[in-house]
Amino acid sequence: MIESQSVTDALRIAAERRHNCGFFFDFDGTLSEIRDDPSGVEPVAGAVAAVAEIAEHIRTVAVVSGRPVEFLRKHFGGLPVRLYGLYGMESLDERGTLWTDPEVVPWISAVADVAKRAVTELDPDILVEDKRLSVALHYRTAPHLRAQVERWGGDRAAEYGLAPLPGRMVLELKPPIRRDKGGVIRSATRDLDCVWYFGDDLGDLPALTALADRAEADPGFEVFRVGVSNPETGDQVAAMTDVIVASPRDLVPLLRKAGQAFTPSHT
Ligand SMILES: O=P(O)(O)OC[C@H]1O[C@H](O[C@H]2O[C@H](CO)[C@@H](O)[C@H](O)[C@H]2O)[C@H](O)[C@@H](O)[C@@H]1O
Repeated sequence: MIESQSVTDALRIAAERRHNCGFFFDFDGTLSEIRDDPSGVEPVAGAVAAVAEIAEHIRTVAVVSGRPVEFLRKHFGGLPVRLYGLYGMESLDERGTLWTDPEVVPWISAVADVAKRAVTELDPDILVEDKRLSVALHYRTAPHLRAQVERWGGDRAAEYGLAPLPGRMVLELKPPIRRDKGGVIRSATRDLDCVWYFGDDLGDLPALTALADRAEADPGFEVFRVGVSNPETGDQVAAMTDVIVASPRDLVPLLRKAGQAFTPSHT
């Protein structure tokens, strides 16, 4: 458990402002350990319970992920937690209303085509994750194939008009619409005056940037950013966070502490 004055101070402020505070979580590499096979990934032990406890006491809790909402719902469905999937191309609010950005619909057939071609044209060691509104080309188990993924992905992006999005040992191809975690954070935090963000990956940078911009423009806005350490994203994420935890497992004690700090007997 990280013990630092900045965490203690930020928790105290969040507890004071809990009725106007939001906690936003990335999923892979933050609430779950990185695994070779994305389909078998589960949140780390204790993470969902800790998130649920926090959600009982503060205004907004959300998971903001590159995963589809359908995947996130398996773990967080039924909790008062908003789910933003596919970098904000779809979302599920606390009442269970599913929204898909209508701008992505015309791109579904292009994504399906690219996903099908990826399976036949790329080396079989590259794992193709078809997420319907985007496709992820994973080279985690075959890092030497990164150049092939980047070349093929770049060519298909140009051919179909899709946008390439690099991540941890993965290249995603998605519709070229203006949706990313930064846009999610800008709109979901508009009415909040206290926000915590937890992330580990390149896809989290727009969210961290949006929060830095808001903090600069609004001195009354309290932001606290927690990074999860990894050897793959260099120092870009670390440079934009206030504290770093060593792994998703090490995040759980901090989340439990937050849950305790928010319970009324504590505040
Ligand atoms: O925004 P996130 O919740 O972090 O999702 C980003 C991508 O995460 C997944 O890929 C990553 O995790 C996999 C499972 O541990 C790992 O095998 C892969 O190398 C990582 O890049 C997911 O599969 C993608 O669809 C998400 O976009």
